[in-house]
Amino acid sequence: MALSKIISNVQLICEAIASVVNIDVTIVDDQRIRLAGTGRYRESIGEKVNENSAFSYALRESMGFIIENPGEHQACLNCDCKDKCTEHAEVCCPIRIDGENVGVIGLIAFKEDQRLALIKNQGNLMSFLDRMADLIASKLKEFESHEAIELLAKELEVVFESIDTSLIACDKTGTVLRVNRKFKRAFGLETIGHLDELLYERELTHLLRLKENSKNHFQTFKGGMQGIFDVSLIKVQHAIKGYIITIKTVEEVMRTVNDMVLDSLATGFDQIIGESKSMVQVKALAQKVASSASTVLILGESGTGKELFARAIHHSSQRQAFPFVAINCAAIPDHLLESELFGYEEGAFTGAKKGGKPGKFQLANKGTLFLDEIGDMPLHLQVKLLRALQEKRIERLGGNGGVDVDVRVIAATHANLEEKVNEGTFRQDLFYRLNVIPLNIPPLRERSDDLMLTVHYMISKWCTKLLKPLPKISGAFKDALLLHEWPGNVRELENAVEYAINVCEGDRLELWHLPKRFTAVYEKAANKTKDQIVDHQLDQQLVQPVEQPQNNWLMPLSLLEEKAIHAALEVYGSSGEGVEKAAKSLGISRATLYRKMMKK
Ligand SMILES: Nc1ncnc2c1ncn2[C@@H]1O[C@H](COP(=O)(O)OP(=O)(O)OP(=O)(O)O)[C@@H](O)[C@H]1O
Repeated sequence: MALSKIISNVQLICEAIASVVNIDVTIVDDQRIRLAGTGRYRESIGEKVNENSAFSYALRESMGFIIENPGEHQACLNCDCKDKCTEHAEVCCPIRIDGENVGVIGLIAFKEDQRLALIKNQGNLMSFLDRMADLIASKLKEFESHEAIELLAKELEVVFESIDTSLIACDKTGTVLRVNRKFKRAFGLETIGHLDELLYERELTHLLRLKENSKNHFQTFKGGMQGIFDVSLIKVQHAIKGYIITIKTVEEVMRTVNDMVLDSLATGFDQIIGESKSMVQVKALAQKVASSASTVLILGESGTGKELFARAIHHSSQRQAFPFVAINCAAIPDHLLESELFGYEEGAFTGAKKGGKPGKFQLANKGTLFLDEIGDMPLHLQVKLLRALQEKRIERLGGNGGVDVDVRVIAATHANLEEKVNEGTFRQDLFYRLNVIPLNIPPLRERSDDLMLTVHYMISKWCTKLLKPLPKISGAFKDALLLHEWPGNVRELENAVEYAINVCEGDRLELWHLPKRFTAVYEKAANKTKDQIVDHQLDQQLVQPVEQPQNNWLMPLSLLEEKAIHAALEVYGSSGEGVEKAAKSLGISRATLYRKMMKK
């Protein structure tokens, strides 16, 4: 401990001692720096005293003593001034804190009468100096504990201010002692005087009666903000002295969830596979409208990637840092859909959760709300949805007064909404409100060019997920996929690939690695091909046309097509490779050739 920290106190005490004993007094610290002095020592304050002086001896031996005959005392033996010492007598008294020497008080007699007085009163003097040394030590201790408290207070303030959660510190009656910067920003308040400015009476009474720390209170605060708060009790010797309240607003909770969960689902347009003309066009349009605030209506069959598009739009928009919240209107019973969408207040209905619950609109605040299967939304909710879209304000069930929300809505459906409008099951005004930017996602069967591209993408995705090496693809495996109609679109394709990767043990995906429904169609097609070739050959041998047309090419187009197909299959055969070559020679895709063969 550094005595120099209380240098002004040390000088005052030094002068007080001198005035009592009427002898020059000096005080040095444990580094032998003179910190205080009276008389002739005043001028050398700040200087270092002789290394082998009596002060060093006192520090080393850790005891007080009196030198009656300078030069002869043990403490003088190594002193550099031993032979030219002008002192008549000296008293040294170490200053100790917790057994450690932090300095020495020295009294020096420069006259004989002072020396005699010292010797005469040495008993009293030594106990007086001991008390003075204790006084200096307690001053230093007090200073240091004050310094430690100040440091602790500063540390707490830094923690309090830098923590990314709203904090309120209050006493046991709820009087607010301080709030942190985050609270001021989140609640738009400079401070509050009492918790009753934030909490309704019931919650406040509950809080002030808590006997233990309590967590996760969902709350609607006065002023309409909603959040989750924890209460930590400040106890001193078992008595509650106050509370620390930590609050996360609903938006902050959602952002955290978003960062932790949804970011892993962040979708870019590059993750939407498809290079066919229709897909390129719809992707380009979606990209173009991503940054706009307008409502988007995504139309397409089940599994075509409507949600994927919605996510990609969200992640390409300025809202990407905020939540993307999806809700499937068809999957939630009608009576629950309203509270899911708009939330409810405590006590809004039997079974309502304590503290109420925020709705998806609120959870998506500043972000995007994806309303899947919008065509299945009941009419009475369509009215409420339209109002929310127009007024940017929602009303919670059982609530009085609305809550402002800033949400971009992307709706999707596989249904024909215009038909539903005509039937009267979908509101026309809502349809127009949603249909600002329509995006039509083409089904997979209309994108035969994209099929194998998507298959390869899914194979690599599932091999990575299942930690398997990338396999090759057999011709029959490929043909079976090409033959399929894909009513479930990309979702069905992904499931088929996932199945195949799971069951495949070798390095090649074979026909039998696909689910049964694929193999059955393939085998039917393959048998038909063989029969057709045989039939055609028989036709050639046995059947002579009754009437030969003048021109060999003049015949029904369907027959011409059939002949061309037969000819190609005859040349190349009906194996997987043969069909591939036949299709190429006919200028059509393999899938189209198979389909035509199946129709015959
Ligand atoms: N073009 C695509 N590229 C890559 N993956 C796709 C594509 N389209 C769909 N998928 C995948 O197919 C699955 C179904 O997609 P998604 O849920 O977006 O379809 P949906 O049209 O919203 O379906 P539903 O109508 O049943 O809600 C998802 O796993 C998605 O990643």
